[in-house]
Amino acid sequence: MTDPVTSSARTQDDLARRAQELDAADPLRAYRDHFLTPEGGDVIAYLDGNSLGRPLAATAERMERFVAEEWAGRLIRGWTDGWLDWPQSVGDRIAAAALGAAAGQTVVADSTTVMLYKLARAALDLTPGRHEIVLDTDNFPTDRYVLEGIAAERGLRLRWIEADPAAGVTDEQVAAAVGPDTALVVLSHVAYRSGHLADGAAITRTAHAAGAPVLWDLCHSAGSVPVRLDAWEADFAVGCTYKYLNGGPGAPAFGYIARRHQDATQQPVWGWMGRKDAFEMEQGYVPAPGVRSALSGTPPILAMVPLLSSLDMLEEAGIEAVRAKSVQLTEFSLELAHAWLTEHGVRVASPLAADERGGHVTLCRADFRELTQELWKRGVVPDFRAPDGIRIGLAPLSTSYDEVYRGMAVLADLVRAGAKTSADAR
Ligand SMILES: Cc1ncc(COP(=O)(O)O)c(C=O)c1O
Ligand SMILES: Nc1c(O)cccc1C(=O)C[C@H](N)C(=O)O
Repeated sequence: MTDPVTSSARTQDDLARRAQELDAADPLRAYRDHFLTPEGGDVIAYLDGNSLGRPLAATAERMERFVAEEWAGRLIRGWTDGWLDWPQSVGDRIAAAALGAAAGQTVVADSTTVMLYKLARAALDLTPGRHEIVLDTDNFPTDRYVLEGIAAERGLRLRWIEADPAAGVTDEQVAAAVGPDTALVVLSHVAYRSGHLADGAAITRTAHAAGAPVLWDLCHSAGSVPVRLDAWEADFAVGCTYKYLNGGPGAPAFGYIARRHQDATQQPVWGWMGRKDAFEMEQGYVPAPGVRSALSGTPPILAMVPLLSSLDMLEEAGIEAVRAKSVQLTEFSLELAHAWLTEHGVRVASPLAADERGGHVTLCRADFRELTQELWKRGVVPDFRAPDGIRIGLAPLSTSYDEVYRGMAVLADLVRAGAKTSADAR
């Protein structure tokens, strides 16, 4: 009979070795050194790059240079030197590096929430006389709330797809929900909870067959999973830049309006920066041509500075290489979960098939809320999503396989101790 202690120790050694082998073979490993990690910091495993990406050392330097040279040096002249174009130029770089979108369709501005509101309202211009917005019950709260608000404001109904929180929304579910009264479909490409990766091309086709546009929320895709907005013939998209795009806390959102919809739709927040010839300051709102009319007020220039460095890195690394590592990282975390956790009542709430999974993995057990506090105290930092899920967010450019191993080993220790405590209490 196999001695369980020796056998589990061997598994432990094998898995530690595998982590080291995977790191040694990782073509992106050099990028980890580009990130800023505080000297004497307490984090032994950062597993939340899908909530807030780490900062780059180049960002710290660039911010300092920007303040000293461009802000202090150029002062108001900075706007005409180039800042006024940043929403579009940075948008075009995100589009090319991460979204599969040609130039002239993406801007950076606002928060995701505000951009979602503006583009959802604009999208409704395409389907006058239709009354239903299709969305799913497990979309991120802000998406659900913004659409509730729009429905109330415009006298529309919400048609909810009942999503299984452990899986995502399928093309079949969308096909069953859309029809001649569908005004708009709003879905996340990667589900924030389970990490399920929706079939963007198929769902967009299905909505179009019913005559409805789709607005994709790309928060958990951008910079992790290649998106092909132009190839899908997507209509609208929004996403944030503080996760896999390493823009920093509160970094602005991006918004995409397909070129073919730009003249036919108008977002509702008519500020001067979205007007034609903003500095003419004339009477009456006339939208700027193209995607610029998605802007409202002064662009968040300072908050875009970090994106210049992270886009340099993503452009060099390439989104396909990022995705290849992302798949291996999630596979490895699942391998660890199956080796150490599932026998202790931990449930994997993410798809097992790599092509149905984005960049994070969610593991559930009833005591995971308390256990997350303990993990954070020990320097292992995933996040917790109610009611019982720990999300292991794996940012390919900053995360090593050994980091995943170390973090999940601490989780396994706590899970075993927790399982023992609850068994003792029975
Ligand atoms: C899918 C999704 N949509 C929207 C948001 C957030 O919107 P905001 O950047 O406005 O907070 C998040 C995360 O915060 C998200 O995961
Ligand atoms: N946007 C966040 C924030 O302002 C504070 C804390 C977390 C976040 C997040 O990004 C949450 C994240 N979008 C999620 O998927 O849960």
